[in-house]
Amino acid sequence: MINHAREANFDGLVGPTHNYAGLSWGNVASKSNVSALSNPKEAALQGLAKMKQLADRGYVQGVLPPHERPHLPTLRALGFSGNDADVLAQVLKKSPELLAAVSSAAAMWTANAATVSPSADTRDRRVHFTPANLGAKFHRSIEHVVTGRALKAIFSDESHFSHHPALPAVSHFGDEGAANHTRLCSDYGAPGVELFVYGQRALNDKAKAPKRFPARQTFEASHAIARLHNLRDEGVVFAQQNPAAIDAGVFHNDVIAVGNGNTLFYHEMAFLNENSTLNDIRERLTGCELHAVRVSGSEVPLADAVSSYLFNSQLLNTDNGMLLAVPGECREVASVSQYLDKLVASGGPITAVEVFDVKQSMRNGGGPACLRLRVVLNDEERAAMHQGVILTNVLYERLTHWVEAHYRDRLSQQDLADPMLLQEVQKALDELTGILSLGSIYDFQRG
Ligand SMILES: NCCC[C@H](NC(=O)CCC(=O)O)C(=O)O
Repeated sequence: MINHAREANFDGLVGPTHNYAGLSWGNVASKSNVSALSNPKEAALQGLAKMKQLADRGYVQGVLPPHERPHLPTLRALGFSGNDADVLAQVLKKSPELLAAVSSAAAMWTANAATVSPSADTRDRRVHFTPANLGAKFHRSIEHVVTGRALKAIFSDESHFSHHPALPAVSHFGDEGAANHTRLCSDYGAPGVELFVYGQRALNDKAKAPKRFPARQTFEASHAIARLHNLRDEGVVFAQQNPAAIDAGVFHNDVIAVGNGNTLFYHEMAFLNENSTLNDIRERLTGCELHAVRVSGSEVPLADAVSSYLFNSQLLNTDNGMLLAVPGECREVASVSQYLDKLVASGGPITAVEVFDVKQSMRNGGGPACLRLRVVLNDEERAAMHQGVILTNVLYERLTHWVEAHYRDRLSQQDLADPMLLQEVQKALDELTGILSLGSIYDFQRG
């Protein structure tokens, strides 16, 4: 029997310390905007506007809270001591890079928050969640604790939801969450095929790997998640990302491919073994034929795909096809803009394109798809989850006022050491957990 299921998108609310610190080697945008002044208020409002537009179109839209930054408990664990102002002053003097790392608002990119398997795919018929350890980058490796708390607070009913701890935090099990995980299916409530894309094998040094930039997701991590989530062998496909793409700046698979329903929209450079990846999916997909929408390098050169973030788009069902929600930069790159017009006119599964302005996030390498975590839920599961994070008109208004009241409109690297900033963040986040009725998820609230 097919449950009536829908896809809910949980966007990360951009945090009050959103800044450009050049922390992500391999992520071209992050490195090229290092030390630029950021505007956290504008960033958060851009994110909220995207959520609101999609909620208004009838999509189930949720919100995941930002994390506490700068994260003083991390600095104390690394030997800094004294009161909060002392700690901030010392770290600014001794290691400004470390201060930047513990101040990043990177938890906003919730496509990296966790991997989620819908109940239709799992043997125990529960929705499974594993927060990503994000071990490839120090600034992101501290996210999974609060991510896990937030997910448990939202999906607390154990009869429907199963939570796993993040994988071991060593490079062999580097896991970047849903950015390297795509689900294909005939219907959201029917068993689907979960496609896990990894960058390299950690325990086999003869296997192909990128040469210039790091592969953040390992084969070993992807397999561990599939085991933990109790997925059927006939419901999973593992594919290696093309190392040449990683070396060209494609640090996650969601920078070069996106899937929804029976459709996989991807660049020809996405997979190391394109044909076997597609065949593996076709063999396992039931109830429909795979619709592979392949973009060639002659239509859109790889460098244009990376600079425009064409594939970091949300692919969403509509009444008569699919909508591709693209970042504004796609209309600024000629090859991509022309391709999009052709795509919509082609009579294929993607029937509409809509542009979203998420420039503040884009400058750190995060497009519309990076900003959301997809959670497929059936009616019962949707009713069982915490309702306070679902974006209604009222919640949108409250969050907009909250951002207006608490966020700065410019932030430099120096500002990160301002003890007032830490106080502003704590006050704002304390109020936020009240607005979202999430309980005490932050360290500063737990004493
Ligand atoms: N899915 C998009 C993730 C982008 C994220 N960028 C960053 O962390 C850049 C932060 C900075 O450089 O300030 C990353 O690379 O993981």
